[in-house]
Amino acid sequence: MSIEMQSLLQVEAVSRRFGGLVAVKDLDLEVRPGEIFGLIGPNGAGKSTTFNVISGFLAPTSGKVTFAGKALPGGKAGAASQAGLVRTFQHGSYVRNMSVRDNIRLGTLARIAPGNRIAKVREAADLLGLTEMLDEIAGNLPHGLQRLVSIAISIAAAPKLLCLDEPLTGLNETEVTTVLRVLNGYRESDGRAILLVEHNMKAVMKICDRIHVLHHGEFLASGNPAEIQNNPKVIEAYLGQANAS
Ligand SMILES: Nc1ncnc2c1ncn2[C@@H]1O[C@H](COP(=O)(O)OP(=O)(O)OP(=O)(O)O)[C@@H](O)[C@H]1O
Repeated sequence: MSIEMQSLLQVEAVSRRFGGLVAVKDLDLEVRPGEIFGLIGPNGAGKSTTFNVISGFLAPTSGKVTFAGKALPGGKAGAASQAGLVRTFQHGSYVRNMSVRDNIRLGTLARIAPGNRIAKVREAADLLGLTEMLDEIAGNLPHGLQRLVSIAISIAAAPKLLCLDEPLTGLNETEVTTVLRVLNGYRESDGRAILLVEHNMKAVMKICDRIHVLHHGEFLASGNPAEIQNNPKVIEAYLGQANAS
């Protein structure tokens, strides 16, 4: 494996300010091909801001993001998604008044050749158990299924790095199990990787290979799930409250 491909995503000394507030400070992290990488921390820790910078929805105030060996231009979401870095949003990423099929098809537009799009839509719907609902209007589905539609859209884009912002919020146990199975299967093919921001600690500890903890916009700890769960600093700053809720 070449040196560049040892890390699929590299975040180096990234900071992001909003006026006087430093939302993310001097952050370094890397995501390697084939892994599920968790980014966790209390509310306001800077996870979404980090996500927005990585996916090009926000320019960093300083620092650099490299994806698949190339520096990404800050604040250019189109460049990131064209390169294969695809994200979802905390409150769902789908069009309410379009069918599930047309929503998933949107995911294919940037990176899938026109002749392969129908098959890709079917494949993503099948993975997430949405095949029976392809003709339903997405906004009419129960909340849990709407979240699955958002994930299907992002998977239909065939990303090299799938960035999921709180994908499990509001899902029931069966739906959580479905999503975890899909994510595990996804990263097992072609060195794809997943960057996961999530407050469901049981799921994070079950599925992530490595976890990075943020607190007040700064690095607090990193390690595998067992290391993170037993880290006194992480327990004090986050896991104590996360486990209690
Ligand atoms: N567009 C913005 N303008 C001003 N301040 C912002 C903006 N976006 C985020 N912030 C602030 O930056 C800090 C980090 O917020 P961020 O949303 O990144 O945290 P988070 O870890 O994702 O939190 P949560 O778990 O609640 O989603 C917070 O203090 C937040 O109020």
